[in-house]
Amino acid sequence: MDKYILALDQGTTSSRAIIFDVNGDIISIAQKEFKQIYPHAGWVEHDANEIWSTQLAVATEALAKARINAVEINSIGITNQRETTVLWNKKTGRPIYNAIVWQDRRTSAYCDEKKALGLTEKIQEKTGLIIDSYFSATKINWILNHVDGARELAEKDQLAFGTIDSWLVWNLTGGKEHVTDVTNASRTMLYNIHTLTWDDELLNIFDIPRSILPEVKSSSEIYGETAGNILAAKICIAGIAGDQQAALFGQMCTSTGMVKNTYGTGCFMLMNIGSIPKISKNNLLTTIAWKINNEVIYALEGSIFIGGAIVQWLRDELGIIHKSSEVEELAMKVKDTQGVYIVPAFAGLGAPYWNQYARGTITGLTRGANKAHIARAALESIAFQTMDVINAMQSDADIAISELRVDGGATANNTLMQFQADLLQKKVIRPKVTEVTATGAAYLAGLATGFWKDIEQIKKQWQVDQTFNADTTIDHGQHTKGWKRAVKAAIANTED
Ligand SMILES: Nc1ncnc2c1ncn2[C@@H]1O[C@H](COP(=O)(O)OP(=O)(O)O)[C@@H](O)[C@H]1O
Ligand SMILES: O=P(O)(O)OC[C@H](O)CO
Repeated sequence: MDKYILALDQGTTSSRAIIFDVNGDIISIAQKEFKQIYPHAGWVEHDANEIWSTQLAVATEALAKARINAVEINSIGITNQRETTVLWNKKTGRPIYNAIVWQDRRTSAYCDEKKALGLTEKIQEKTGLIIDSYFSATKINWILNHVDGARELAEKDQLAFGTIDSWLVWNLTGGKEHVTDVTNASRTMLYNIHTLTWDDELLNIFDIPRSILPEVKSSSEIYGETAGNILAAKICIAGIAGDQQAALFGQMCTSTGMVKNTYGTGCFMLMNIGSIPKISKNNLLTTIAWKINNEVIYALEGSIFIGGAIVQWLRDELGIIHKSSEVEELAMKVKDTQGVYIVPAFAGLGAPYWNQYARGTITGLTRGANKAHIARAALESIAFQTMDVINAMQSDADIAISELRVDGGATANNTLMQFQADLLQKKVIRPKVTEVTATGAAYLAGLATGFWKDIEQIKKQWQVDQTFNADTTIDHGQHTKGWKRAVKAAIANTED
């Protein structure tokens, strides 16, 4: 009897496994952090073997915690940190280099060369993306050019590239399947989001052989089954989506114009724009939201590289809090930031600025500024970055967004959520189940196998926890001007 769905949520800092029942309720969760590797300033790597071993360990642990036998699992849904790039030897199954993480900036200069060649428009037109080291293409190129023997392996058809979903499917199926889904493919800068094919011209531009690429499938279908020795039962893998797209689906933003923002390490705002891939005029990305039953839905996306991570920075580098949750109490000790602004451009700035070289900046310090002002400014920086993205999104979509569905670790912070609502003058809505990324992956798998009948059935499972209504008497106009000046300063830091 298959009563449950197992969602594998492979994130930037941890691997998680969550088991859901047919009501969309969580039965058990297991989570393991893994090593972040920083070989040089601006470089970020993961050990792909550790990604796999932690993911397998948490899947096993989640089953054990719930006292569920693997045969009771209907199917597996996979969701993953996107863009992160793994190249592995198909014969041995071993990665030829660490995974290069989405945050890694080592290919910034190479991206500048491509921009200087005037390729920006062409690439945006085909892929919906802005040339940036964030995406997989330049990371693949770097590995091919820097790892001895990589190109020879590719010539012998022994090399595979994958985003993390591909890497997990490869391992789960015992090396049988080399696949990805459209949402992950759309983050590589090699995939044409109109024709839904790998694009030869882009492969040529980034000097990447076609032979290493995975086969691209929809987000909800049976891709293969787990090898017998993996989870003690053969379970079909039936859903794949990048984590932000999975969250859009888990938030049930299934109608055009609906928007969600995930406040995790970074913040990622996505708007469902329906079946026509509109290209942004305001430096947002156009990306594939999902493909189900041959219907492709697109999204506009604003990617903010540092969101909740600024709170980790307060904790780990400044030491002014001991736990992330303490930031709220500290920030509430003061009624405003006294003119202090933090622009957390630790990894450059993403949308809508796209400056690879901007760096973190604090402005407006006075003799009276203390750690509470810094904590408050850190939280506000998350909301201000979100404001910049939502303004760009409204302008692109030509609609006024009335509400924002939110999820992710930092949404536990009521002070931040209320400030966000006041700043945007919009409703901010937090659902009961905030694990919407894993929920989205579970839904995609369960829809493919008939565990759930259709989207209408699962829509009923989404429930509100709290709505933060905007205080309409607050005017943050002056405050916003201060933020804009601080962003200018963060960007000016990079100019000669
Ligand atoms: N109370 C809080 N206020 C603000 N940020 C928080 C709070 N609790 C956790 N966070 C932040 O949320 C992030 C973790 O959220 P999560 O959704 O698990 O992220 P990810 O999936 O990117 O690893 C961390 O960056 C952490 O600093
Ligand atoms: O792992 P997360 O949740 O921080 O998400 C990372 C994004 O997928 C990067 O594009």
